[in-house]
Amino acid sequence: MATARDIIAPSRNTGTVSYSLSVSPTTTFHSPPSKSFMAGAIPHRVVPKQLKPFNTEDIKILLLENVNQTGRDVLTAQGYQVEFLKTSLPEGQLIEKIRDAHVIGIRSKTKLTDKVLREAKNLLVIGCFCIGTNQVDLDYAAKHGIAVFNSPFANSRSVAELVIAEIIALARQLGDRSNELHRGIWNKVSAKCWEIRGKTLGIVGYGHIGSQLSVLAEAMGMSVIYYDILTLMAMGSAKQVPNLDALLQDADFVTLHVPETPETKDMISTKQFEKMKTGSYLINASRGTVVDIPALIEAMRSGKVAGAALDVYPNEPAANGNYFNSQLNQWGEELTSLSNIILTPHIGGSTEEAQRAIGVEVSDALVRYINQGITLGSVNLPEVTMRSITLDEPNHARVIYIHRNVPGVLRKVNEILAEHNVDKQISDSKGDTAYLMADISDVKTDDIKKIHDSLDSLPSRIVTRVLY
Ligand SMILES: NC(=O)c1ccc[n+]([C@@H]2O[C@H](COP(=O)([O-])OP(=O)(O)OC[C@H]3O[C@@H](n4cnc5c(N)ncnc54)[C@H](O)[C@@H]3O)[C@@H](O)[C@H]2O)c1
Ligand SMILES: O=C(O)CC[C@@H](O)C(=O)O
Repeated sequence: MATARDIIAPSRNTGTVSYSLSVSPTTTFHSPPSKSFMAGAIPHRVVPKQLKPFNTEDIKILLLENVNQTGRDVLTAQGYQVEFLKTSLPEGQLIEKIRDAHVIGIRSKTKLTDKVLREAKNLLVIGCFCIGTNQVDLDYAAKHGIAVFNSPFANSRSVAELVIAEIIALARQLGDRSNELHRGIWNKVSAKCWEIRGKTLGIVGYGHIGSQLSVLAEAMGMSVIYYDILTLMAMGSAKQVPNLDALLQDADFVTLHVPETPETKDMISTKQFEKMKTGSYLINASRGTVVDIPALIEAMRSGKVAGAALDVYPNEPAANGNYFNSQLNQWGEELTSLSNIILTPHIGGSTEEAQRAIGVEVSDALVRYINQGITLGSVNLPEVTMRSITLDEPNHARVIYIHRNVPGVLRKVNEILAEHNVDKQISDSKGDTAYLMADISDVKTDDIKKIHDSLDSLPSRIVTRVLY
């Protein structure tokens, strides 16, 4: 028989399922990453109660792409079932595996398209253990009540440092000299090798990475100009330029730090190479679609571009191995045959520091969402938080109602909640999707089920969860 500590949890396709809450394998509350978050959300010395939507061992998590051990530790400490794979999965296998999962954790390679997500009937939340979220159909996810979290800046410094290394390496043709010596060839040259002091760095996209890079580049004596669609405060003595052409004509080094969007596709192509200074350099550690690679090959062959560093490609392999060839990208062999081009396998954010920090940050966000419904930091749902239900508030329940953003829903929800004491309630919307959270006191098991079923039967419903 159900007890007052039972949980009513949603099943996306079958409606209500009841789970008995066993003693949690851990009583530890995972602290959110920053103190300021804790200070805002939890009053001093009040112990938050750990809400659970399921028996913790019922939560199935699929982690792909070698998510860092720190992240796995946070999730397994909660008692969730965690399946861990080192690689991404091809679409067919992904669809098979995602059917069971309540949570999926990925990095940049796993494509969560609408076709894949349509099969993910139990999926509550997606964790992107990286910055980019272009690999996920965010709109489909939001419309189906699937929250998406990422780590917006934990690897920014790592990318900025890699780019600094590449600027010097290109200016000094380090890759070529090193490759030659590996083949036994001594080739001591200074022609067309430069200091970077006094040169101009043009940063396209002055966000987390671009602005970090700006500071590092100035510290090494470079002048920095940047172009961004937003007007942004300059770091140090950097100067914003009004458009991309202005940047291209003045920069000795052009480095790209924009997201993958329809506007940034082939942002650097033949016309842009023509505008660049003869003998300048291009660096792309953003996304592979931003540079038209055949146009780059042409610009390098003609001598317009003296060197390039690419960390990202339109098609990237799902796993490590001998895959970077013309079958993957048709220009593969032409690219690898060029001089003074540094090709790296999407390692901009691949440092121990970044991956450890990302592991903790994203896993903490997943735990907060699963256990408490908090959407702070979500990239596709409205950000909603409320102070935690505490241990001295027994028989409280948290109602989460993700619904279509249409008129009249709050009236209906409040009619359902009206018989109860709503301690606190918050609602927000983003596009077509709205998120309501309400804490109710003095509820009994029957009440919880009734509330859940009533909300779940409203036509506006996307997902209903009641956490207790
Ligand atoms: N190589 C790697 O391993 C690696 C690691 C982290 C991030 N990235 C990539 O780098 C990108 C940038 O990361 P970030 O953290 O600095 O992102 P960010 O969101 O902080 O900054 C991106 C900036 O680009 C600007 N922008 C957007 N569209 C633009 C356009 N059409 N023209 C000019 N500016 C435009 C934005 O206004 C913003 O200021 C990410 O989207 C991700 O794809 C790659
Ligand atoms: O670790 C990855 O796979 C992605 C790294 C980077 O492109 C990001 O978006 O953070």
